[in-house]
Amino acid sequence: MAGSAAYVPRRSVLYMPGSNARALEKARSLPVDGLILDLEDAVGPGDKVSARDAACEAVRSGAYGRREVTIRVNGVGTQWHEADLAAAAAAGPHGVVVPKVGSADEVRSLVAALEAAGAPAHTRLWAMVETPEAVLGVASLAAASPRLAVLVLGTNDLVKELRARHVPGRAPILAALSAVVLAARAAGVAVLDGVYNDIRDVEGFAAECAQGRDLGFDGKTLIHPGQVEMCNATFSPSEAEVAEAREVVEAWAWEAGAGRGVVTVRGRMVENLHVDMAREVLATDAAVRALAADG
Ligand SMILES: CC(C)(COP(=O)(O)OP(=O)(O)OC[C@H]1O[C@@H](n2cnc3c(N)ncnc32)[C@H](O)[C@@H]1OP(=O)(O)O)[C@@H](O)C(=O)NCCC(=O)NCCSC(=O)C[C@H](O)C(=O)O
Ligand SMILES: [Mg+2]
Repeated sequence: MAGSAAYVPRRSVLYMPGSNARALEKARSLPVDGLILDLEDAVGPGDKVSARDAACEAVRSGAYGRREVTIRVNGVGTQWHEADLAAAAAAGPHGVVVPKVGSADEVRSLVAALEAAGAPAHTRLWAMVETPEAVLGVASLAAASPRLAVLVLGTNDLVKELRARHVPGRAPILAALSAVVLAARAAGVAVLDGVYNDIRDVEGFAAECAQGRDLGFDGKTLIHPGQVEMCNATFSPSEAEVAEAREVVEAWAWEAGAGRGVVTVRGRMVENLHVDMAREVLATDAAVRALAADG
């Protein structure tokens, strides 16, 4: 949901292999808020260079309307990283997503590399948090550069590195998820939840979307078009939330006129901060409706 700054919708951010021409084409009409054109794990070694060219061409096409378009490069230290980063910077997407970012120093050197490659100002760094080292240092990592815009959880890599398991409810990684949300909020950057791997398990996916929303994530990363609708709905204010927010704002206006600093609405205490939250729900709802009209 929105923060206090202008609302940038990132409810649903869909990965697709940069090597999959059909997916790149299809994404032009999907109601997602963002796209990650992947050059890393979803692309085999033999396709790395052609996927890089296709992803950069897709960014340059300008064919994705209101959606934020990003490129996920191969990680620091791989044979493809430097050429990926230079090509992505030149194409000028909204974000360059870097996997397995480990520390604040690494954030600063990635930003320096983007700047050296001439990336336009709108091209921000999106850092993936998916290693124990990154989670342990996430507060300083998140605050390392004003060019860092988004933290993205990589829950597959994190589970692997922890030697944990994927279980319903995600107990093994809950502490890490919360640490990353805390760091993002403290630094004023956005934060996206990881992917749900079973594209047929609608119930499990719905539960994980709701959990991510309740933990404070701005949205969730996705792997399949069939996950978009549920994700958008979960990370948008519901009708009941909007109705309640209206009631709070109206009651406050009425009671504050009578000079009160605290009131009750349906038996619940309402103070200034609750009114701020209610106004934010209404602003997000208006923004989401405008997006729906935009396609
Ligand atoms: C998971 C998939 C391989 C499934 O592919 P497929 O079996 O082909 O799906 P469907 O037949 O159901 O596809 C139906 C139509 O939808 C299009 N499609 C499918 N996926 C996408 C997509 N991601 N974006 C856009 N369009 C998509 C198909 O082309 C079909 O279209 P049509 O021909 O018109 O019917 C596949 O979904 C897939 O490749 N998903 C993305 C995988 C990916 O990018 N993985 C990397 C990121 S996940 C990760 O690693 C996160 C992190 O690092 C971590 O550690 O957790
Ligand atoms: Mg990963």
